[in-house]
Amino acid sequence: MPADTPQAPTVVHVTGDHPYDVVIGEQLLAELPPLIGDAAKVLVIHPGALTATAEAVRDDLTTHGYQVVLAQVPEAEESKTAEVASFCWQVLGQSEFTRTDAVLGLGGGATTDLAGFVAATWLRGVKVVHVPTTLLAMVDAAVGGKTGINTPEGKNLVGAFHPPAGVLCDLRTLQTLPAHDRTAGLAEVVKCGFIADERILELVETHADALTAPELTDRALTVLRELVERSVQVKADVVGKDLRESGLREILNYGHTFGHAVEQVERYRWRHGAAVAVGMVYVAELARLAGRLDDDTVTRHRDVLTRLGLPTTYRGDRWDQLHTAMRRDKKTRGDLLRFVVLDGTGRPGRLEGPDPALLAAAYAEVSTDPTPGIGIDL
Ligand SMILES: NC(=O)c1ccc[n+]([C@@H]2O[C@H](COP(=O)([O-])OP(=O)(O)OC[C@H]3O[C@@H](n4cnc5c(N)ncnc54)[C@H](O)[C@@H]3O)[C@@H](O)[C@H]2O)c1
Ligand SMILES: O=C(O)C(=O)C[C@@H](O)[C@H](O)[C@H](O)COP(=O)(O)O
Ligand SMILES: [Zn+2]
Repeated sequence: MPADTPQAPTVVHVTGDHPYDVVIGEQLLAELPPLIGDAAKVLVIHPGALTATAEAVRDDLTTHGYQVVLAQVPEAEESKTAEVASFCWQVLGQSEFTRTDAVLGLGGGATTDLAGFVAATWLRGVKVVHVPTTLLAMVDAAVGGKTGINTPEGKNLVGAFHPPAGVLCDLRTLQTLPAHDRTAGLAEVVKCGFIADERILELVETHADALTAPELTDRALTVLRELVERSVQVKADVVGKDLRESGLREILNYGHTFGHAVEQVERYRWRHGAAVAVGMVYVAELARLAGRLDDDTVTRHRDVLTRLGLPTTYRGDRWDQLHTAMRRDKKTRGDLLRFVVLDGTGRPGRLEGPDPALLAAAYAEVSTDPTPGIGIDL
């Protein structure tokens, strides 16, 4: 086999009412037409950073007879707004997309969240295919059919469950991804390790330096491939059983109650993965203080995330804002704050309505200023 012949792709099947495959490999462009199927038109939603790739996709799909429209949207979280969704609806309307046409989300998780939401809402739902180009979008955002945009009041407050027809994870696209975005994606990988697959943690702990090095070596790519395969399998096992988050799916939200609050308080200047990293340490501390999690597992959270260069602390003077944001978390029921906690590695559970003093004490544990910040009433 010639040296540059890519290894055969791995396929992870997602079950449920709308089953689909997540294909993980290299040079996967040829896999797109069968996924798009008999749509006549395809709207490719992409950020500026992926313009060249979007044009290559357009040229390829055009040779297969599709009419392709490109919609360039802002980078990162700036794209997850009602205004940008409205811009996409305008393009779809002006290009006369019908129910047999399709949307393609090409980019990171922000882009696939937006594209999925646009597809879910256009004519009450058209086909969407995702081509994630960040590690985070490959292991998490593009899989599972959770779509959404932010509102001024909070993160992902508007959205829909709309599974894709397929997901193509072309690992070579990660070569242009800045190292800090690769690191942010590793936070969700670590999350999968703590909630379901300890082998993921062992791989990350062993290869932390290669995984976070400025240049993505072939060795790192090999490890990344296994991490993507394992993380996608964790997610597929969950969303295949509980698409609409009526119970089990909540475990994928590990670290997100505090993490989303940090993102909002920081006005989305923190990457999602970085916020989830400190969110996992927060909730590990919360579980420890509630007598649910042992010291060693909490220490393991700090150690693995620190080795990756992810944050494990947050400023100590934002409690009131964080608490307000956490109350708007989608797991909240009425006044009852609910957290996904661990009773051990691979043993996720729930902590409902913890004492406010416990919440504040866990905040003090992740606070850069060890003395409780403004607004904390211990
Ligand atoms: N729906 C879900 O289940 C789910 C799961 C996890 C995260 N998310 C969401 O995903 C978002 C975060 O996604 P993200 O971490 O992928 O960041 P992102 O989408 O914000 O992308 C980060 C930056 O990288 C650029 N980029 C993307 N691919 C690139 C490439 N190959 N080369 C160079 N630049 C590239 C993007 O254009 C952007 O500027 C958040 O909004 C989060 O809420 C959703
Ligand atoms: O797929 C899920 O379910 C998740 O919770 C995965 C998370 O990593 C992701 O960030 C998701 O977008 C968060 O959802 P939300 O419902 O808390 O907004
Ligand atoms: Zn997430």
